[in-house]
Amino acid sequence: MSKRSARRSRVEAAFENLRNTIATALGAAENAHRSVLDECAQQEFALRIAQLGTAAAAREPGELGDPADHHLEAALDEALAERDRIYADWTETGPAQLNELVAEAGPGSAAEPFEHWLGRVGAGDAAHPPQLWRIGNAQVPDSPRPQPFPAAVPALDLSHLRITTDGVPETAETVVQNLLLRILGHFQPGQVRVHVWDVAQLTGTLPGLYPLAGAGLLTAHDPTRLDEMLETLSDHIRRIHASSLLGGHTSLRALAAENGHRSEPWRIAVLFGNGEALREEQQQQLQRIARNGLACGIQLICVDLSLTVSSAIESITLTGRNTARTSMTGPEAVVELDEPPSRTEAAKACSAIAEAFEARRARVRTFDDLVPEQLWQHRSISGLQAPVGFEEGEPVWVNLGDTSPHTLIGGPSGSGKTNFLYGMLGAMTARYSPDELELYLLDFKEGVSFAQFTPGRRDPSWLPHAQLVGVNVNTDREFGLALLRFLSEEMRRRAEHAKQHEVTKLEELRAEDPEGRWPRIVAVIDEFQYLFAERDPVTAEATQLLEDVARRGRSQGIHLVLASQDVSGIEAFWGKPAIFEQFILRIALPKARRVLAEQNQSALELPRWHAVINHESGVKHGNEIARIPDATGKDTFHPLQHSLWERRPAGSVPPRLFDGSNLPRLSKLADYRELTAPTRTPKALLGQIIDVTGTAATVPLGRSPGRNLAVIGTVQQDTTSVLGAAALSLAKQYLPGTIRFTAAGLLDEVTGSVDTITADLRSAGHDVDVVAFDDIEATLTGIAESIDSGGSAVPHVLLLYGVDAAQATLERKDPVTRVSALDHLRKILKQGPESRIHVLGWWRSVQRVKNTLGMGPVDDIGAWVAFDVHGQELMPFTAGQAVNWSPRARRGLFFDRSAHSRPEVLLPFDLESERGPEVPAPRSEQAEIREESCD
Ligand SMILES: Nc1ncnc2c1ncn2[C@@H]1O[C@H](COP(=O)(O)OP(=O)(O)OP(=O)(O)O)[C@@H](O)[C@H]1O
Repeated sequence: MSKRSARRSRVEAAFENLRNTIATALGAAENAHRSVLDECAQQEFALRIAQLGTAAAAREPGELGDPADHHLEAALDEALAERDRIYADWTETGPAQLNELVAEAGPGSAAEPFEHWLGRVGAGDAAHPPQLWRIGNAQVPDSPRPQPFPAAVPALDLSHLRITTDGVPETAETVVQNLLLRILGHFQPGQVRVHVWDVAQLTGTLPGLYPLAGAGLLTAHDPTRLDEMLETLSDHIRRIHASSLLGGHTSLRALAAENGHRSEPWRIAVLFGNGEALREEQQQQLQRIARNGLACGIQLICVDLSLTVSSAIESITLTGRNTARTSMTGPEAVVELDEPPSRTEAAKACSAIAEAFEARRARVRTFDDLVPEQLWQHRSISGLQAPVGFEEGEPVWVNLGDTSPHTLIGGPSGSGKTNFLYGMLGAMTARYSPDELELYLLDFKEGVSFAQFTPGRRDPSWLPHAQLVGVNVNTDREFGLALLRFLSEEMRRRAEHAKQHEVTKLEELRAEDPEGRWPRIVAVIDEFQYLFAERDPVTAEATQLLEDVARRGRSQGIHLVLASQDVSGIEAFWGKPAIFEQFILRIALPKARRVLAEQNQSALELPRWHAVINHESGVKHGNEIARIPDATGKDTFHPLQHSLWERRPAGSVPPRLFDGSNLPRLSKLADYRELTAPTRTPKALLGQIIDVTGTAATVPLGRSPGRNLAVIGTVQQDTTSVLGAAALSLAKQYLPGTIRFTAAGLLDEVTGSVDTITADLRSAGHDVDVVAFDDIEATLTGIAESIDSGGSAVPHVLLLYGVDAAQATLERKDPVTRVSALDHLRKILKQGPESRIHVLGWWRSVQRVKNTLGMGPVDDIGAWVAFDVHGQELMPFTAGQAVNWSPRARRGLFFDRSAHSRPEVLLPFDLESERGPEVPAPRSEQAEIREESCD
């Protein structure tokens, strides 16, 4: 082949190659192009399927294109596979879970079929209401395997409801009626009130519910008077905010969950509109109610009425005669609404509710109705709430807490104050355990009112919450003072603890110190005006303390309950409006004066056994009228006390009883029981001072000047009691042989007392020299001389009964030495204590003590107890300090120069009964008598 032809064939081959390569590339491009077109067509269908919805596309593929188009087929297959994957979890577990959830959140009538409960009156717990209420069965028709599940909506204070009809208002009525029947049937009649307004109809809306109207449970509002209904609802909101929610709770629901009861009924307002807008101001008021109503238990159900609020709202959109979509289930789920019960059945059920409500309202409520079924279920963290009476069969509650810390109760004698207190205390002690509530109870009038809360001879039970019971304290105003002092001190202690936890209030302290025991304290003072009866230092201090406790008690959980037949006469009180203002809760019994605000005359018109309960400082709009059950009749309070007593915590001790009409027993006194021998610091117990713990009045008898005691007064029973108690208590602190007693009866009439004490001391193993009148000079001379020779080897106590009776004898001077026994006595008084010799003597008047002391200093008598002696007479013995004291029967005034800044009142011991037969319980005699008369 020529060179030329060879080149040509190479060129041709190259071209051939090029052609082949181009053809291959073009083929590949065409293939790629075709595949992109296919992909594109499928994606196009996928988009349209997504727009139409997978289920709709599967049902009607023709809507999207040629059903035979394989692109459409592929897109549909992919969409269905994707849907199956997405629904897999739901299909597997969703409906079952929802069934469970609705059964749990919607117990009883909230979700069960009507036939299970309709016609029965509900008793559901209003403090823990259902969260969901069933409306029908839903399913998602477009899901791979549609399964029914319950559709339910929240109601009451959880959410409002908006219903939009599809031009079939009857279905809306059915939905609303079913829902209301479920709610009304769940709770005690009266717990839910319904308001209905229908723009189009005067009557006829919700006909099945009409039987409720007669009982006042349903109010049908005139179509032209929407304003009235909105105003009524707004009033409720205002009132609830100003009362129940003042304590810091954000909603009635939260308050009820904490208190365990609901004091306000729910109010459901159903508004049937016609799709048109309301007037601007009506719309705004409706929005306001929607915003604030739920917290106050007011729910709106708006049908074809626009409502836009930020608070919780669910919606139901009706889509046909019996179907709907709801915001709860989402737009994919179709709800088949529950078939309503027949109109007759609905009306019958509502009649039953109305009748039960009327019966509840009319029934006579008793003390037992104040007591909850389960005892001690409440916590007092934010306050104390208890029913005290009934209005139309429904309980009326009192609230002691931050907003109304203290109570003032007024009513003339016999109007039922004590009975009211019993009812209130019963309702509280039944709800709160002794770890949540402590009681301090004081009655200034004569009688035994609170004594039954302490153990008695025939009945050993006591009220486990009671720490202190004071009865017959009318003459012992100091006991009221002692209580206030105690409360003030307790307040300080609580504030101190709170500070350590860097908080200020008891409520916060309890949160910070959950293990601590911080009960609320209720201090009741019946006939408290006695405490302020005189213009004296007691009133002055009581006023000051009361002001302190009234002002600061609120944050430390200390609540005062003051009752009086006449508050108007309490000058100290009215002069200090700051005190009075703290008593926000006012309770007025029939004909009470000045307890409520001046213009509020409601107490004057009250029938017997009723009370005005007012949590707003007595202003009229705060009035609640309650009938008060009998709490003091036979077998009312006592069975409750017994149950509470049986549940008392381990280690619970009976309350201390202070009974002004009985004297204390030395042997019962803790301070006496605790004395042991030997002791380094002997002290003589003289009587009992007036305080909340029942402390002994004691005089330490150490080796220092002035450690002698003068008992001054003419009443032998009292003075010998003091000397006797002193001797017995000293005897208990020494082993036999380590103390000496010398007892001299210088008056004929004391022989018996001297003999008794001598016998008691001797039977305890002690040495006692009994000195007769004629031997007193020699005895005193001997003792005085012993001082010069080093004093007594063991403590030596001289019990001198009626020193002044021997004045003339004692003054007689020895013809040789010119020294009298009186000089010796003075020497013993002056120098004896350092040598362990102490004089415990009785003089019949202040002057006679002075006669004994002569020109010597009164300091040699370091301690004294005076009976039937006026205060001003005692001034020389208090370093010139004025003593405000008028003698009272069976009360003395006690002063120990080394310990006191001013004298204090002393109750002598009842030593005589001490030697009588043993009586086990402290309850007062009168309580026993009353108990017996009740039997
Ligand atoms: N709600 C009531 N229902 C039935 N009886 C009552 C009621 N309240 C009080 N009583 C009875 O009336 C009488 C007087 O009641 P109470 O002692 O409580 O009145 P008071 O105002 O405390 O009177 P006083 O100041 O004279 O003690 C008692 O016999 C009591 O049982």
